[in-house]
Amino acid sequence: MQINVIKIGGNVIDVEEKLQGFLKSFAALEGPKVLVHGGGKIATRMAADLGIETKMVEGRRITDAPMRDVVTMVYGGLVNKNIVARLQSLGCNAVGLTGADGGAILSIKRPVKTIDYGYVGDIVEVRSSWIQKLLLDGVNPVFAPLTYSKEGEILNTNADTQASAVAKSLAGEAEVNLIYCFEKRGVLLDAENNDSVIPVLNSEAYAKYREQGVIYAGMIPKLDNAFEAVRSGVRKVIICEADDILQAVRGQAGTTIE
Ligand SMILES: Nc1ncnc2c1ncn2[C@@H]1O[C@H](COP(=O)(O)OP(=O)(O)O)[C@@H](O)[C@H]1O
Ligand SMILES: CC(=O)N[C@@H](CCC(=O)OP(=O)(O)O)C(=O)O
Repeated sequence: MQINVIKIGGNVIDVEEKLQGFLKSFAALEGPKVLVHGGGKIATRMAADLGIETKMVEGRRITDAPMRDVVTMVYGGLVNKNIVARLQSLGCNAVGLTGADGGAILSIKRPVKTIDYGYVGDIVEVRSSWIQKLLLDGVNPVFAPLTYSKEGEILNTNADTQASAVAKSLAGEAEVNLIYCFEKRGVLLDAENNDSVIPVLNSEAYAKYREQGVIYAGMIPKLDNAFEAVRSGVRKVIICEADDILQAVRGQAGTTIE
């Protein structure tokens, strides 16, 4: 079995036409597929509307109890159900889940070292056998970036990390492609120039570009997750623009991670 695990980021979800373009191309992708979505931008806005300030440390949200309630509502409710309804109307049989549903993704609350991240989960185990069963039934799981702990907490988990964990867990049994979709055409030599896509990126070049400041901010944790997936047996890892999935799986768009 070949499985595509796709991650879509908050900058695309936030823009109506971009989201629709992405969902059309996701729906058109043949074969079993899993979607993991983010939505950080929307959570930040909703929190601000409620008078709750957002604090990020190294790209991770400090999730105290009020923020946990916001992300649960925004990721598990608003964003997830909106995506599922649209996929259904595009003829794609999607089921919206958090990592707590079906015990799909177990995590532990991140231990407090110098920083207390609050209700943030580090993934311990993915119940890939259940995800595979859904896929065999023709159902496409759509995961919100939320996981659960043995203690019964709902925990906020970075969507890039969750997509990588899901892809790695399925890689034991199937040929898995992991595709990170965002608003740019791939990893770029100049982040402001969409015509500067780096077609193939290996870890040596990554280290060099990072040092030179060519790759920075949110692209660093994304690429760390991407290389980790490659090392763990995921067959192909690609970073591409949201509506380029079909070309990207054929190697005709985006950046392939080696
Ligand atoms: N070399 C690069 N090529 C493309 N984007 C880059 C690069 N370096 C940094 N970035 C930044 O990384 C961002 C993507 O990371 P992030 O915002 O976390 O994505 P998402 O929310 O979609 O997961 C881009 O919007 C861009 O600003
Ligand atoms: C722990 C943590 O930081 N979780 C992320 C989950 C959402 C996410 O990853 O969304 P994007 O992909 O749109 O950035 C957050 O709350 O921002």
